Amino acid sequence: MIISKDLFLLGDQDYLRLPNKDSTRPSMIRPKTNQRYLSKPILGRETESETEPCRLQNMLYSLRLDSTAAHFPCLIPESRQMPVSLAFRGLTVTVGGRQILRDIDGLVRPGQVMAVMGPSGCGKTTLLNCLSGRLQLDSGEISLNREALCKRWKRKICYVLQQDIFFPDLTLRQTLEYTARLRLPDTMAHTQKMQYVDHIIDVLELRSCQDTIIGDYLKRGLSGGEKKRANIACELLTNPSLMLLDEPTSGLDSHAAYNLMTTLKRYAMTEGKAVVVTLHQPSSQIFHLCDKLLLLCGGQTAYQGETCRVVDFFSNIGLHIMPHYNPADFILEQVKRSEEVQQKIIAAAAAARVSKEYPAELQEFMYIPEKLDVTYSPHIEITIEVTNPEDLSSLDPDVRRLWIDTNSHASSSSSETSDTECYFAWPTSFWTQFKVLSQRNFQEARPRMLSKLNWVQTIGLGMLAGLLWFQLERREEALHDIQGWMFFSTTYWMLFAHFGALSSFPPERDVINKERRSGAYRLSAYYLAKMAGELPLTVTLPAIYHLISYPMLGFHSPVVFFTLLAFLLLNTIVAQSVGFFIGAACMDMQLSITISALYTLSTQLFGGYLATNIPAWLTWMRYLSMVHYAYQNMQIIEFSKGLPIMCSHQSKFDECSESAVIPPTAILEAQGPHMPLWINTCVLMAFFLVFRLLGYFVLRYFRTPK
Ligand SMILES: Nc1ncnc2c1ncn2[C@@H]1O[C@H](COP(=O)(O)OP(=O)(O)OP(=O)(O)O)[C@@H](O)[C@H]1O
Repeated sequence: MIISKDLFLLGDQDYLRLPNKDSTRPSMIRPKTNQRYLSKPILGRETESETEPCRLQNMLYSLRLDSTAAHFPCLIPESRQMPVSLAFRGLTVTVGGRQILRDIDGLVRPGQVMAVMGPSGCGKTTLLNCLSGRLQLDSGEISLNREALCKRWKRKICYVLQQDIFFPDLTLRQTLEYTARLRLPDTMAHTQKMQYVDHIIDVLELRSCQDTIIGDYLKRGLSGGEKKRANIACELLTNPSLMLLDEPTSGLDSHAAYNLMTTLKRYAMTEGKAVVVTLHQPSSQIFHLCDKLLLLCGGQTAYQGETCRVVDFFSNIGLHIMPHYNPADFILEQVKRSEEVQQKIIAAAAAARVSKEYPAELQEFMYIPEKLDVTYSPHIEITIEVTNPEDLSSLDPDVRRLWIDTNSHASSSSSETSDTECYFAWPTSFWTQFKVLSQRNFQEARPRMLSKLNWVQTIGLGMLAGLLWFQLERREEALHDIQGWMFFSTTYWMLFAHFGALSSFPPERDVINKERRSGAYRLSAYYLAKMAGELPLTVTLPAIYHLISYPMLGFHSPVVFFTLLAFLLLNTIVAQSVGFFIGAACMDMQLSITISALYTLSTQLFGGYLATNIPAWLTWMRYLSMVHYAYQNMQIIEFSKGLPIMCSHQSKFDECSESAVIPPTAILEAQGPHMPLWINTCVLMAFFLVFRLLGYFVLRYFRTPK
């Protein structure tokens, strides 16, 4: 019955929809070397334990995939990764005091797709979190090619999350290009990387929307399905060894979902990769595309094995499927039935673990030849001696496969693991990372920092300030107004830069964490690139404001104009550093806003303009105020290099009894203790360095992505 059902499904012409782009594909990525995978598709697939229906079904699916015209892109040979086999055994996980997963096993061989299914809340995402190394296990083992999951492996795993995390203002093409430039090796030429991006765009059918911005809830951009495919495209670009996808088909229509799964299946086959996907309610077409199935029920295994055998498994325990019924729907309905039925299924799954057909890799005690180096496989016990590989023919099929798998791994990866068990190398040099990240930062931040509204605000306030303090006379009566403009300018740009940095970092943090987790670049490269990339954007608006407002006050000399501008900009950059530090340190936005408001407002209070008679026990506070230093420096420049300030008839300055002009020092002294220009400048620079370093250390040591 199942075979005829599959044959019926195979007749669906939807399977043949992928386009033929081979003739236009650059030779570098033409997948002719992969034809052997297609004709003999899946490594380790032809297992002795495959039943006849499974074998027939797999063969037909392979033929069908082979007959489709498009092929999955293969990377240039030097960046091809070795086939990966994922095995996990006895995974038990407790989160928040509650056991979420209990004793979960699974095995995915190269070229296979495993579906993880089960009712909502059964632990599918938790399982993927474990497999990606993000969640601590209570007990159990995860191995890739029989090597424990270590940092090097973690960075070869791509994890496509349910949420699509991107910079919303970049277009899809820009996003993919930056990913390729960051994560494909320096040995690949730029044109090759771009050709590869082109090809991925074609394979995932994203060409029509490649110049659309990703978008977010404020700006319309890619549709949900396009975003999902963009997410997968970014991960595919990196040529991962193992792909974990959390509900990649949710939100897609049935045709798009099927196309996506076909692409993943082809990817697994042609590249010899292992793919694990969680699926909610797959169509029968999608269900049968998956080689392996792990069915969860309340965090326990309800079935683990070949997809094509799940219906037999259920009928063996008296749960029979109706003719022409979607097996995916059927098994989900069974695991949602009464507690009694659930226990029956779980018990049957547990019994299957001790059967002969259960994969050798997942059994507690396995027999493997002594000649193998299994130091990285702690749970393997050696009890059989094999000196001649031909003797293997007499062994159990699973043992023989284990010998072949392990031996091929030992030979293919020995060079990689000989030096250190967990060696990890960055895909690109520090300089490449810095250059690409600076460009990306600039491109991503420009629409946000130089938005139309920000231009309107800057020009509007520049004009308003200029009109309010228009052509001020250089007399003592106007002194307070001149100081007012300086104080307003420094505090306004301090607040603008501080809160700009504070609000922009939390969304950016998600993207950075995602990329850091996958080992795309060094934190130091990102950090320096962020400063360099955003610098021109940070200084543009204060410079425009100064250009508008200061001449309206009464322009004196280019030297004064540019020196005042320099201190205004320095103050702005310092404020941005403080904002970035608080944004990086606080995960709670409300908390970071409260701390920022407290700091920036007290900085204003102690800046030297609003309060000049500060109580003695509070004077130390002014030394923490960045505005205090910038405001003082602006006064020193304005009053010493600009035109002198004439005394009034009834001057409050004693110096005016001997002179017609007020000395600059007298103006500063009237506001309390003051320091020379160079000390103020050094303190501002120290502020900048300290907060930038603090921001780096927070990200490096306290906010590391889990
Ligand atoms: N940090 C946590 N603290 C407490 N409980 C958690 C935590 N994370 C997950 N859980 C619980 O673990 C269970 C499994 O969650 P998980 O997200 O893995 O389920 P799921 O099968 O992926 O669900 P869905 O299909 O709805 O996405 C849920 O009951 C969830 O409430």
